[in-house]
Amino acid sequence: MTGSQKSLGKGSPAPGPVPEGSVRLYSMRFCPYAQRARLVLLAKGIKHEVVNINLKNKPDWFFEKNPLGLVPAVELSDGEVIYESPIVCDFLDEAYPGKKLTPADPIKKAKQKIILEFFSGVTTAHYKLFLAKKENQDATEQKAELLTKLQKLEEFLVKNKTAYFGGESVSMIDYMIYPWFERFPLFDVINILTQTPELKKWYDLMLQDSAVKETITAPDVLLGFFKLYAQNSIDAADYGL
Ligand SMILES: N[C@@H](CCC(=O)N[C@@H](CS)C(=O)NCC(=O)O)C(=O)O
Repeated sequence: MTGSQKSLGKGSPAPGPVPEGSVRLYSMRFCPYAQRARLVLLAKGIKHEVVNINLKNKPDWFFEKNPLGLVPAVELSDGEVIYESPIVCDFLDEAYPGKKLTPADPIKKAKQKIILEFFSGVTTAHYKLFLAKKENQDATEQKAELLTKLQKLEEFLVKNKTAYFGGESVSMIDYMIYPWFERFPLFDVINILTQTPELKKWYDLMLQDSAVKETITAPDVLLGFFKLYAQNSIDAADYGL
């Protein structure tokens, strides 16, 4: 996605009801959790609109949609709101027709959940690296921790002997973890993938996926966002926050 996008902040009026037959995603352009939901909406071909929320200056009404005040959240035409990215993505897969992204087989489904559970450690390690870089600290330790986690993640692929985490084609788990890989180049971490060749092959395959292609943000745009975020001086108009 390129170009500036409007985002609603404090004082912005709440959008009206969601049109029948459509879904509204409350999002933020650079949020990896929201990207999970965008990937699933696109992969399944669900008709939707995206409303970006200014997370530094949230409108009061947003807490009525999601009391946690987090994106992503999806609102339906009957006013129901679902939030927390794994729950949003499972809901969309179950409630809407189109390609099923989650395996029906309970064992395969459980295995995807195991990988997702493990992956929360990768997101934590990534966040620690983000904070170290934000504070301009030496991040060698944080990078090493992330590499260890990525090597463990790669073992799932090696053990399964499959190209994707859920088998020979893209499925829910791949979409759940992909957004963080898009963010690794910010911290030179993409080079780490040379040490995890199977993970690198998976990442290169993901870059060919049509939903991924539609949601991808260029590294220089992400870097611009990161720098402004680090300085706490984000330009809401440019960065859709
Ligand atoms: N557990 C949540 C995490 C979502 C999350 O942390 N979103 C961030 C943006 S990337 C957010 O909304 N931050 C606003 C805030 O912390 O106030 C999920 O999986 O959906």
